[in-house]
Amino acid sequence: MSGVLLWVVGPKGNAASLFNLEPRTSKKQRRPRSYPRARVVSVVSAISSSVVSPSRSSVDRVYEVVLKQAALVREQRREKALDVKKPEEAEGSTGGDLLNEAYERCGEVCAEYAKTFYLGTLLMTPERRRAVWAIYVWCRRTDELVDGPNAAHITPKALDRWEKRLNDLFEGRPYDMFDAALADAVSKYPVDIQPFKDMIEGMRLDLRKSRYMNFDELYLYCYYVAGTVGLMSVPVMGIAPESKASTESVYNAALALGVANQLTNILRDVGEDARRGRIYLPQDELARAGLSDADILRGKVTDKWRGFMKEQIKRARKFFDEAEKGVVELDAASRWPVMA
Ligand SMILES: CC(C)=CCC/C(C)=C/CC/C(C)=C/CC/C(C)=C/[C@@H]1[C@@H](COP(=O)(O)OP(=O)(O)O)[C@]1(C)CC/C=C(\C)CC/C=C(\C)CCC=C(C)C
Ligand SMILES: [Mn+2]
Repeated sequence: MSGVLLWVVGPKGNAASLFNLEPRTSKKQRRPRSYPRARVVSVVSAISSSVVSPSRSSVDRVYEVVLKQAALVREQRREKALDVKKPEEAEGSTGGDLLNEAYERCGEVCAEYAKTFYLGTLLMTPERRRAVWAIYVWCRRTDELVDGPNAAHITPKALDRWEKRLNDLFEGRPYDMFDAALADAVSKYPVDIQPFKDMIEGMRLDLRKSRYMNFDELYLYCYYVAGTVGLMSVPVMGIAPESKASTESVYNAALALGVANQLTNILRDVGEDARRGRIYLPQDELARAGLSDADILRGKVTDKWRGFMKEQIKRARKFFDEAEKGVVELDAASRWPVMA
């Protein structure tokens, strides 16, 4: 039975049983003159210049989404449509107790699976916090499709069904209470569906690809599975009303935070991933360093390996530096949670 069906089970039970998780062992479009594409290319190129810059194609694809997100926020600001309801108001209009319970359950899942993120969310305003919890849960469930105990049963078709379900919840037709929390959150904040779809695309990549030829390919993967989280989060975090930064630059910083996290994640999990048949490290960079897949599987820490890893860490740090510049542009109430 497809693993996807597991997530349509009843709303009761603890987070672990609902998710059926075991404890973890471990384009192109016209661009507005105000924000020339060259700037994005230069940001990403500068970040990655220490090794290999992502080709224009990956940068273009990701930049298109950044522009879309930024345009959506500008539109909402112009129309003064960003009328974020307080939780009490939300209760009255959307069936109160059940919705509150749904959000609480999202918080429990976040607390259980991501202690550091959870602590960060505790520093947020209550309404933002619960929206981030709902986003967290959707991301975690999406990742569990390809990494969880039922991963062996997950096919591209199952991911297509998960995407159909995503479309439904964005149109106000949630399948379960976690979806209901997210449906409510995306109705209150100007969150676009594209980054969610792109995350599913990243999971499709994980099903069919286990090697990355160069950093361009890896960058696109990192965008799909983690940069997208930054783009989902900014509309909830909010940009400071006094900020003089362009909306696009804030989205770029958020994207960088996701990419930085994912690169770090990849460096941390090299051994575990390799044992599962996945090597995310760029093959051309490994070869230039005189390293092979066999060296990774052997797990021996050599000077060659140390030298290689130092360069990888340097690149991840540059993405973190890029992200840090954007944090000060966020709404004051969201800066500490992100820094934390
Ligand atoms: C301007 C500016 C800097 C704004 C900040 C915007 C912001 C809050 C960005 C958050 C970026 C971020 C923390 C991304 C998380 C990336 C991540 C951990 C991706 C993981 C991918 C798959 O990797 P893998 O399978 O190798 O990993 P595991 O071993 O399984 O862990 C993911 C697992 C995809 C799913 C992502 C999540 C479950 C995390 C989602 C997190 C949030 C919604 C919380 C963000 C909130 C705070 C407070 C940072
Ligand atoms: Mn995972």
